[in-house]
Amino acid sequence: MEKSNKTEDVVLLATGSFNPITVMHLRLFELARDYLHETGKYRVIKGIISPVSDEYKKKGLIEASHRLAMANLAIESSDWVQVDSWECSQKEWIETVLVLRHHQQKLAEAQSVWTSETVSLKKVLKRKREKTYQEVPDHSFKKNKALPKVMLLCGADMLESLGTSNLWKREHVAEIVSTFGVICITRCGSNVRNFIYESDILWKHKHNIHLVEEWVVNDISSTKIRRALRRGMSIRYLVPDSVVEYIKKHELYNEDTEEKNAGILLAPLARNTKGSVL
Ligand SMILES: Nc1ncnc2c1ncn2[C@@H]1O[C@H](COP(=O)(O)OP(=O)(O)OP(=O)(O)O)[C@@H](O)[C@H]1O
Ligand SMILES: NC(=O)c1ccc[n+]([C@@H]2O[C@H](COP(=O)(O)O)[C@@H](O)[C@H]2O)c1
Ligand SMILES: [Zn+2]
Repeated sequence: MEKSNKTEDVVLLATGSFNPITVMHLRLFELARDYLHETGKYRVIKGIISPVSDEYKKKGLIEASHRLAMANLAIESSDWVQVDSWECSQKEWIETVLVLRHHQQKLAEAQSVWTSETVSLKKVLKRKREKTYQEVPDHSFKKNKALPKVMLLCGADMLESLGTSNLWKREHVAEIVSTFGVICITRCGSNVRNFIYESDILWKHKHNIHLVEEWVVNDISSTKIRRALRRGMSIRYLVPDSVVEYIKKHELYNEDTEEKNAGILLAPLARNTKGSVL
């Protein structure tokens, strides 16, 4: 692969239920980072897990406080992935594009604080230099440092959900693929390439949709973890040990919790009225 000297800093944002978080969710970040580094064009500086709020109303979705706690235990072994509670602490379910915008905005604010602190520091050093006639190299401060770009990290099923009628607004899909970009973990045999081909909006921005093949295929999902728990079967090595302990301690998943939100319309379906984005 051809490599260029200029790299763009990237923050990976994964949204979802994380009900509960599994080792596969953590793998998504590792796979995406390896892929982006391999291109030579990107440097991944951070990963963010953003659990959805209870107001999403997905069947079987347990309280965000527990989902957050488990995600926080799971990332203890990672030095670059963090958990963010902003999305799930909102009063209403919010669209993914708003979560992306929020994190992009936070990065912009952090950068402007950094820049103004740097400017003040430069002024202080300049004054000192004038007093002591010391030379301070100016290149120790980076001017106009480019803002890191937030990218949506997801699995093939989430990318394919973009085409589900009433689930996503057309303009949101357009903004996600044009402004932010998507990195999608596929499975061999998954039909994501064909899905992109069939969608005009995804096809138009295909250069901003990165598809990463997971060669070490596994079918771990939160649904299967919850099913195993309901049946009293072991989930060890499918989720981190600390998460197994947390689930046991709080007796989290059973037949009753699986019926939570049963019969209630999923928040995006309730909010959107018409139109497929394809
Ligand atoms: N085995 C997997 N391979 C690729 N992507 C995955 C896998 N498991 C989860 N993901 C991705 O992780 C993100 C969060 O998904 P989510 O919280 O729904 O997990 P899940 O395991 O799919 O749960 P559920 O079974 O409850 O739908 C989504 O983008 C989803 O596509
Ligand atoms: N219109 C939208 O922005 C939209 C629609 C459906 C799902 N989502 C998000 O996608 C994720 C899907 O999670 P699940 O796969 O667990 O249902 C959630 O974070 C949810 O908020 C966003
Ligand atoms: Zn899912």
